[in-house]
Amino acid sequence: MFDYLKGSAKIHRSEYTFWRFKHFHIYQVMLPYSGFVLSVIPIYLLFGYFDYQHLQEDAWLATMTRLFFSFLCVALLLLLKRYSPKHLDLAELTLVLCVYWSLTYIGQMAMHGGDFNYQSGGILVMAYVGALSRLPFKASFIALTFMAICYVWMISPLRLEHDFAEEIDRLSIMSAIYIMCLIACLRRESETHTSFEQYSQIRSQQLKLKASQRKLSLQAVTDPLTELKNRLYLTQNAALFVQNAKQSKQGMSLLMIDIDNFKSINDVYGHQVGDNVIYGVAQIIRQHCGRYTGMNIRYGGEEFLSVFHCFSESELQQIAESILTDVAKLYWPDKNLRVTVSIGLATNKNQSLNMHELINQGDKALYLAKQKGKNRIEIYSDKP
Ligand SMILES: Nc1nc2c(ncn2[C@@H]2O[C@H](COP(=O)(O)OP(=O)(O)OP(=O)(O)O)[C@@H](O)[C@H]2O)c(=O)[nH]1
Repeated sequence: MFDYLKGSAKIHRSEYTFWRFKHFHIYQVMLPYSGFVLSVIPIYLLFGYFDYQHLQEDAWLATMTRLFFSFLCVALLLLLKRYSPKHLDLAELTLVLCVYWSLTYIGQMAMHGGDFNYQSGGILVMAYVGALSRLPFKASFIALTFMAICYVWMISPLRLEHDFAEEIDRLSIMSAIYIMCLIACLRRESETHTSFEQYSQIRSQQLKLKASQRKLSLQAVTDPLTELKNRLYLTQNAALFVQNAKQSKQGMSLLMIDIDNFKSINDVYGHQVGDNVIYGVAQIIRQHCGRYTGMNIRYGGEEFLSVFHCFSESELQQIAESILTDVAKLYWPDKNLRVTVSIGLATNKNQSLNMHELINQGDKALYLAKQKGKNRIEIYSDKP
């Protein structure tokens, strides 16, 4: 069963690579050069000058044929380039087939008029497919084989009748050109595959680099113990936070939370237990404030800060009380240890404070809570 799954994963991967290659071929190889394809058309039209020398009174029919196919191919190419670039190879293939068929038709007209020397430029179309076009190999093969069949079907019998030996010579040259063009197309296809592989490697390295950059910049602003944001995050985002508060006319408010008597927890139970306490308190802060703000900061060793946009003093007090209650429920039975926190609360009612001043006010309120006996909430007031 696992082999079957592995097999199906392989098929999916190869299908995926196929479509990625096709996408690369269209957007990186064909589309940037699609303008060059149009350059074939003026050359095709200019060759109409020779029609008048070789066809005399039938030349108007050749001109009409050239004009008709030019219009058709340019319209198709421009339309597909704009609305469906993934079909550009189809447009170029159609152009090559139409141009070659019309040239064969014109050459045939000349021969019916007794002129067997008029090449009408068909061989140039073969050279174009072999040397200049960026069609995938399959399309190039179809184009070149179509040209070979057209020649053998429409031109060769008339020339064989006229001059057998010369036409055999010509056929051998045509066959050599056909094979050389096919080899050139095959080489082009393999070069495209090589550039696709290089492109894919660079792309995947770019993606990996971006992902590790994202991870590193997240790590730089995250406290590893509590997974809350750190002071660097606060410094980097304070200005934007204040600006948003001003723009939305919501004001700002803040809770400053400090674990009580933390030094003695460290001294009595050791730093590992101290770390567990910090982690436990941080999770309660995240639980109560995380859904309202992304600004939950480990501000110092056992000091935390949560900054909000949209709370009134009484709403914020409710949140602070629930933090106080939940911290009091924390218990480490093996150490018979319970902890408490003190919370300072400040609100920027008049919307004129900056982050620095608001933190100062929170700090003062926290200091008051500590002075008044800890395990309590104090609200900043500018009255003495
Ligand atoms: N385990 C641990 N301790 C830390 C960490 N960061 C700071 N501390 C300790 O936290 C203690 C803070 O002590 P104080 O600032 O005196 O505060 P306190 O003992 O809580 O006193 P009050 O704030 O007045 O209740 C110091 O002993 C620091 O060494 C940490 O990441 N882990």
